[in-house]
Amino acid sequence: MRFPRVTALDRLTLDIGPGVTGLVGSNGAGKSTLIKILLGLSPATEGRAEVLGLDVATSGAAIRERVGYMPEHDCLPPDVSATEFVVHMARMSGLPPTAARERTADTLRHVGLYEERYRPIGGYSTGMKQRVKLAQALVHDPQLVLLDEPTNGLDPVGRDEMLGLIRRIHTDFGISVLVTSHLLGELERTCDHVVVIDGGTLLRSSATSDFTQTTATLAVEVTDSETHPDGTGALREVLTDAGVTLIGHDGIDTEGLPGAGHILLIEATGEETYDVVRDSVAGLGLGLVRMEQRRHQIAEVFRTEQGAARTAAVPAAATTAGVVQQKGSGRDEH
Ligand SMILES: Nc1ncnc2c1ncn2[C@@H]1O[C@H](COP(=O)(O)OP(=O)(O)OP(=O)(O)O)[C@@H](O)[C@H]1O
Repeated sequence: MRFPRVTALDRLTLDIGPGVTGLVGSNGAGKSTLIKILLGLSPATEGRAEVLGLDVATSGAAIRERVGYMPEHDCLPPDVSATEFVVHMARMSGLPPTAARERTADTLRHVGLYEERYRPIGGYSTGMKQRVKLAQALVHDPQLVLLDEPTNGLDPVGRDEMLGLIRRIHTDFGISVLVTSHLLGELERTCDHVVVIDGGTLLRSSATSDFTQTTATLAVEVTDSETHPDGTGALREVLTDAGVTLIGHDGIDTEGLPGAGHILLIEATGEETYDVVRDSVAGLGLGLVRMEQRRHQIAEVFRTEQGAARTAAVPAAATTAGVVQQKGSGRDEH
């Protein structure tokens, strides 16, 4: 997709299956542009795309009948109530009057709007407005919803509630979801699959579990005994002899783990690592307090993969917050 001064999407090839998929990228990465192409609202300069088996270039209206869309920006009329607005949107989607009213009541209840739904939208909080936007995307019972930055402007509690609602769209109703965010971290609990784009190109598309499971680390904590007053030290020696890789031998990165210092971090290469740890602890006659798998957060994995060069180019605050790097921020934004 080329605009006069910028190529918003550049040879992006990907396939998105059913379930909940996160589309992650910094501001200007091309997320909204992709959604508008998929809705058949904005024709791509080159290339092709299909949604639910329908060609976006020729079947835009048919796609929009089957798909719900929650736009990023505030687009709600301030002087009507949520009920009036969502009924109107249901009617626009072709539902008869009675069905539109029933579906509206159900959907608004589902997104957590109750008595407030009779008040004008202009007086709503950001969280309530986001819920109305979500409700209008769901009211006609679509097969798929495209949600553009649904957590924008929400505080942490509102964000968690919205993410919970999004997850339930799929688990309760079987509706597939494509949800965009510039925060990689917030999608890992919500999405089955994550697609990362940057500057209009595809960086990665994989199952959320692939992001988090490939680099498992085991945290092991043992007791001391009379024979081994430093149980941790004794275990470290035995494990090293057994060929197990210990992470950060001296300056161990045990940040955030309770009892740090008495915990060994071990690289788990497979099932056998667990057996070696168990047998070593038993062999030394120590008590095993814990052996737990630390799943890496996807932001962490992603940062490692992207390497130092790109990380160095962004302010530290942006990376520690799990924000995908702001590579595109130097370009003109609309
Ligand atoms: N109608 C347009 N005319 C010109 N340039 C555009 C237009 N729409 C988008 N762009 C440009 O295309 C690029 C991608 O924009 P897009 O809105 O898709 O990004 P995004 O990932 O959704 O980011 P954001 O979350 O900030 O909206 C940006 O550089 C943007 O300035």
